[in-house]
Amino acid sequence: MEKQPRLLASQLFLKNSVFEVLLNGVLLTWKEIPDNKKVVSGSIHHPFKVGTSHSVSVSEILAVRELDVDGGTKDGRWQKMPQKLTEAYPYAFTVSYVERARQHRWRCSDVTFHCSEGALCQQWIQTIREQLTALTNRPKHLLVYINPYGGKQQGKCIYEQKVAPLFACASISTDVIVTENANHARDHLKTEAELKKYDGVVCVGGDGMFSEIVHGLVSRTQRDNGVDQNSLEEKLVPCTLRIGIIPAGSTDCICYATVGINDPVTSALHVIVGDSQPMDVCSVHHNNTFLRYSVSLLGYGFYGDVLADSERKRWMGPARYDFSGFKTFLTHHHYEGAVSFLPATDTLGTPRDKTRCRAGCFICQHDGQLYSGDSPEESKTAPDVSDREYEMGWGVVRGKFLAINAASMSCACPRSPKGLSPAAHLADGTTDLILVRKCSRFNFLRHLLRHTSKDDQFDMTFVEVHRVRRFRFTPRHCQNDSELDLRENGKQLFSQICRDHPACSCSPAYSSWNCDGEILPHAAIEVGVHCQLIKLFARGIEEQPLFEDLANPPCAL
Ligand SMILES: Nc1ncnc2c1ncn2[C@@H]1O[C@H](COP(=O)(O)OP(=O)(O)OP(=O)(O)O)[C@@H](O)[C@H]1O
Ligand SMILES: CCCCCCCCCCCCC/C=C/[C@@H](O)[C@H](CO)NC(=O)CCCCC
Ligand SMILES: [Ca+2]
Repeated sequence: MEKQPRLLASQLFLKNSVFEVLLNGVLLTWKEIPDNKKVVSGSIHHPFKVGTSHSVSVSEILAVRELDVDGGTKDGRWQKMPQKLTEAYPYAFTVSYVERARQHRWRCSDVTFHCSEGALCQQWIQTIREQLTALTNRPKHLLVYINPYGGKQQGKCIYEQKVAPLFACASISTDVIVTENANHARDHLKTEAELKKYDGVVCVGGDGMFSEIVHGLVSRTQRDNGVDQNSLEEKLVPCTLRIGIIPAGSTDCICYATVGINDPVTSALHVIVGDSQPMDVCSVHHNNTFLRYSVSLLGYGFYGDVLADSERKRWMGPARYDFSGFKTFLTHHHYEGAVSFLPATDTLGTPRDKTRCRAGCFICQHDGQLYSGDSPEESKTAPDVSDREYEMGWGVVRGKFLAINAASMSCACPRSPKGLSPAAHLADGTTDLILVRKCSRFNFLRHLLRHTSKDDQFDMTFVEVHRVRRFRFTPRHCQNDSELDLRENGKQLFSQICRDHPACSCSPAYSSWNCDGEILPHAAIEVGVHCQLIKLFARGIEEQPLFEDLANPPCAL
């Protein structure tokens, strides 16, 4: 039989007042009580007033600890107590819990309750601990990888100063590895790490570091289960360990789009409370050979060129993207090819509806599948591809493109708080394929600027967007296996093509694919989405209280 949580109710002392404190297995509530109702002895007199009530969900309590009579906690933390209070209430305990601050930030708050009897104090501590132990989704032992060179090179310092003390407070033990080179974390996870020992893997770094963890964990899981990653037809086995991201990178788009902010303390608290957010993963293939996984952006043309240029400027830190972004915008290269895609006709949402993927997302809870229950009528319509060329349900678009982007999630980040595809879902088994055809520099600038305002970046004649389960890209001059050799002889090819094709305005024949911030070696790729292949220590972006939205209207450009 399931054990009922113990109910506890006492009058305890807090900040010069007596409070009715209640613990019921779900909530810890404390409410100031009027003088005439007080039954505790030795209360300090104060004017009659009824204070407001405070509630904390037990699932958001981080820890409880005993406070020493002489003013320190038993774990060595020092707290100042007025002498009068220590005499009348020599026993006390402190509860640390999650408090929500502005713009999706979470903070750790403490409340200290004082008791006149030691037995009562112990009963409170023990009961809260029992209820925390009953929360089986919380991690106890974590494997942590720190990239000391990500972002502004603050990873180690961020972990030691902001995260490790919180993990210790929540009694989470850790094995910490500071990476010594690129792919250290990926290879350790793939081959060596004793995964059975852990309840999750945490990375301290940016999107590139997260990508290493995804590659390590997904590859290891497929190998352990005898699944061939090369075949797009294979159903990949989901990873059981959850991944936590402590943001310390340049873009931090995975963290931003799953938590709502790139803040290390907020992310650490989501790990501690044991949140779980499933996420789609795309696998990228060339000639039936697996190349890489992607969880955020697969971008050819503009974002590929930005990345290729920015990689040579790593020394600039996060500012390299602004520099290379500006430079790439000025070069205004376009690329010719064919994009074939399998539209996700049976899904609930569309890339241009007003729904947003938020904590507890209805669409992701149903794996993006159509659901017989009530749902908004507008979101039931399939993408408008009826005028496209069809072959076994596949659509084909040929032409000259400034950018071909596939966003498996919104890709919201500090540069673009609504992201590349604002209505994309974290866990619906689809990716939003955005095709930006060749247009004037001015129009492309308008399109880019709309990523930073409320205006719809898809509402432009040269942009189309499709929600898809699979897609392929074939560059115009692609020669299959010899493509790579041709790319290596880039200069020769470039002049050859310009001679063969004078209308090309001297754009190079090929761009590169930006795969979550890594450059892919092939231009011709095939991509499939694997629904909910991984899980993060996150819950999706929580809806903001209305007053906060009104106080901070989004900036309009
Ligand atoms: N010890 C190391 N030395 C050099 N490179 C490393 C090391 N550890 C990890 N890396 C690599 O550094 C690259 C960038 O790291 P990370 O993602 O943390 O930061 P970033 O690139 O600044 O941020 P973002 O990916 O958000 O733009 C990753 O691709 C990772 O493989
Ligand atoms: C002229 C003003 C124009 C303003 C336009 C802003 C548009 C911003 C959209 C941002 C999309 C970010 C997508 C995230 C991609 C990540 O997987 C990847 C790895 O971190 N980051 C980049 O490639 C870094 C890519 C950085 C691009 C600028
Ligand atoms: Ca998705």
